[in-house]
Amino acid sequence: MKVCIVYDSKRGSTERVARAMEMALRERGFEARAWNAGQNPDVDDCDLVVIGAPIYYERPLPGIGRFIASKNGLKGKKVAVFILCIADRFGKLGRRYTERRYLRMMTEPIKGRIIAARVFDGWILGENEGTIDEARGWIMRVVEAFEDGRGLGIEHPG
Ligand SMILES: Cc1cc2nc3c(=O)[nH]c(=O)nc-3n(C[C@H](O)[C@H](O)[C@H](O)COP(=O)(O)O)c2cc1C
Repeated sequence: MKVCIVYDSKRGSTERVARAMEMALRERGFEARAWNAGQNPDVDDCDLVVIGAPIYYERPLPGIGRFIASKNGLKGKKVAVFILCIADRFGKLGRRYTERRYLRMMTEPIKGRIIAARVFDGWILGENEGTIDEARGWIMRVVEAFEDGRGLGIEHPG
C-alpha cells in the first residue's frame, strides 16, 4: 500500500509533522512519501492521500486548497486530513471551533472519501514533541482503519 502525504507549511512545523508520519510509516514497512503541495505531486497511484496544512489568520494556508482543486477534489481517493493550529487549546469551544471552521475548510473541497480528520497542536517557537508523538500514532491508526475499511472520525490533541 502506498501512502502520499501532501502538506503546506510556512514556518516548518507542518512539514516536520508530515515527515514524522512519513518516517513512522516507512519504519513499519509501508511505502510512504511526503511532498510540499507546491511540488504538485502526482497522487494517481497512491492508495491513501493524507492532506495537511497549518491555520494562519483563520484559514488553512492556501497552497493546500490549490492542490486539492488541481486534483479534481481528489475524487475517487481515500483521504485523511490534518491541521496544525493553536485554537484547540481553548477548551470545548476551541475544539468545536477548530472542527466547524478550520477542518471544514479543509474537507469541503474534497470529493474523495474522508476516512479520518485530525487537529494537532501547532507551535510557533520550539517544537512540540507531544505533537510529533501523536502524529506518529495517528498515522498508524489511520492506516489500520484504511486496511480494515473503517473510518476514524475526528480527533483532537491529547
Ligand atoms: C502569524 C500567525 C497567524 C496564526 N493564525 C492562527 C489562527 O488564526 N488560528 C490558529 O488556531 N492558529 C494560528 N496560528 C498558529 C499556527 O497555525 C501554528 O503556529 C502552526 O504550527 C504553524 O504551522 P507552520 O510552522 O507549518 O507554518 C498562527 C500563527 C502565526 C505565526
